[in-house]
Amino acid sequence: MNIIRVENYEEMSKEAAGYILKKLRENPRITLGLATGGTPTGTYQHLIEDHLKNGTSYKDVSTVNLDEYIGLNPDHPNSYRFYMNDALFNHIDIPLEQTYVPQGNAVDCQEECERYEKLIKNLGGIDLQLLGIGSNGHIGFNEPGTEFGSRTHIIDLEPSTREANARFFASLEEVPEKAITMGIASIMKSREILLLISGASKKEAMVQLLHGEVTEKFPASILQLHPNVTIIADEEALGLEADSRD
Ligand SMILES: N[C@@H]1[C@@H](O)[C@H](O)[C@@H](COP(=O)(O)O)O[C@@H]1O
Repeated sequence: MNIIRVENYEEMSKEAAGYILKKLRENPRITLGLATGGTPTGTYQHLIEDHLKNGTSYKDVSTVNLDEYIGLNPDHPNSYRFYMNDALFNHIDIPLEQTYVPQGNAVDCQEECERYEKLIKNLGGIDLQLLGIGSNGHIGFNEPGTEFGSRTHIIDLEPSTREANARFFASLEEVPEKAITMGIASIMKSREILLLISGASKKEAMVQLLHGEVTEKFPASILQLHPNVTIIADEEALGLEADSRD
């Protein structure tokens, strides 16, 4: 795994946007796997700024998101579809029909999982998958214990994940209990992975990710086996903030 060390969240976001833009220049028809949560919002902000300033076009780009809450309509402000439109898609020139997020309001969510997995395949797979990481090592919404061989599936969210995400909702009770997420195997099939990690609350996760054993108890540990992973980590996440003050 290639690690790029940066000072803070802002530097991480700038570096990540630069990384994505470089790949986009190399392949204007790139299929990007995208993530939600607090971590990538700064990156998306930089992509928007670049689009407005330099006119970088996303007309031929396709995107597939990692996950979506079950039970929220796409226009619900806490749905990941809403998040993506609001944080990125509405501000760049990507046709919305080339952006894919699992449908959490599908009548049959099991069928939706199968449709989504096929869709990724029909797009020719993911060229570059952007990832954040949960404190418990989840990637997408693949909670500890998820099989490494899993494809897009329905997951029961851990209480700790619901608590961590409650900050985006009016109350903890409103955080859905289930989600649809790309599986670990779906993520691992991406040709390249860019993982962003920032802040002291992710320090333990960082240690396990880099030095822990590869185990389903810590889903992100599987990334040690992927041939093309880049991690952009800030000093707090790396536990280096004390050194930098010396
Ligand atoms: N499903 C998302 C993940 O894709 C994200 O990477 C992670 C960390 O979130 P944050 O970036 O807000 O710390 O948890 C969320 O629940």
